[in-house]
Amino acid sequence: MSPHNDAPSPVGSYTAGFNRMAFHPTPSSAIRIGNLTPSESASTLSSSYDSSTLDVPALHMTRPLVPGVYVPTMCFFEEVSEEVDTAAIARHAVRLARAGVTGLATQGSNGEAVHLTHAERQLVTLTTRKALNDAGYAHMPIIVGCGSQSTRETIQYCCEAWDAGGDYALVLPPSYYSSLFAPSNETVMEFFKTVASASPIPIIIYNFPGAVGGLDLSSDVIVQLSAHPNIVGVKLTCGNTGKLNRVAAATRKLSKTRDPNHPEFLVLAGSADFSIQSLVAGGHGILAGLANIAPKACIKTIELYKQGKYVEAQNMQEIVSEGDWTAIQGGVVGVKAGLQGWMGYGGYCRSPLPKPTGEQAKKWKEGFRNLVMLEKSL
Ligand SMILES: N[C@@H](CC=O)C(=O)O
Repeated sequence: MSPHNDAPSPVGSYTAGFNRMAFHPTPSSAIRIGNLTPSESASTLSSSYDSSTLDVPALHMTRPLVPGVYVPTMCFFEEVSEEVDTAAIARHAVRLARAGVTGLATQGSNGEAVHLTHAERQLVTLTTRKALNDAGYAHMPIIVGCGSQSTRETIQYCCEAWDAGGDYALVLPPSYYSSLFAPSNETVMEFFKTVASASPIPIIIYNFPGAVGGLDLSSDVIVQLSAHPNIVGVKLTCGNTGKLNRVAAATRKLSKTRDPNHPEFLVLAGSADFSIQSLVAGGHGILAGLANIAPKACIKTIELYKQGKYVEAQNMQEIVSEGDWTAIQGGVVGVKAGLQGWMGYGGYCRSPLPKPTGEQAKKWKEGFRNLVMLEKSL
């Protein structure tokens, strides 16, 4: 039963484990979207990717969400056809795992989720899962971006993410009709609770006002949602360390275990440029696109802080923040140009995102110079 009295009735059941009492939802075949199960619903909307065509051992196992550095991975495409480049996706995932990151996230903002069909999203996640497993990282969790405009489709994405081997769902609030939401945040709260109750995998709230027309979830809303047994963390791209501090403090006080290595509710900075600031505020790490370029530098910055080497940590944070400014300005186009310029792979984004001119590509590459030099030295 739920450890939280104020949580809505869950669809599943619970046993003790890390990241709350482990939530065991009703099998997705028993969840209904309208008259259909999620898989039936998926196949009426798109040709759902058939996970049985890629043999992935240990597709589903318990992969706890622990403090550390998580990377929202890029999605790669063939240059002319713009087809999903599974070989590049697999190589990139393994490069990040070997660098020592804690987990990956497919279909985050850097993963061009909005450019992918349902079936392609499953292909990307499954390819990532298989690449990690084959390289000896079967234990590494994958978070999957599942936000959508309707409750129904968001649940469907969560089910498809689980089906493709995803462990956690990163969910943005819907935003298109946000002006019609109740001023009390009722609609957005209801959305998250309904999705969490139906999702076969735990939910991480994604607060990124820049991606959802300025909709910025308050610490009160996030803390209230954290009481749901299937909501296990938050990614704060808003950059508000005061909010992060309030959420980290409140969720720590509400938790049963108080084990800093296995917090029940994981609070992650959504950009690498406030990594150590977020640790000071009680956060547990980052889920940040810059780690696609410099995973080791992101990890080392956090390690230095945790070892009490504050001056070294601050010095490294300055280089990371400078690099992140290029990533923030160039977005997914700039990060791909940086990868291509320094690592020799990355290619271009899917249309309609522009291909950078030679001049622009040079500018994005240069913006990452100091960071890449640091990365190569680690
Ligand atoms: N700046 C962010 C963008 C999305 O959240 C990141 O680093 O991932």
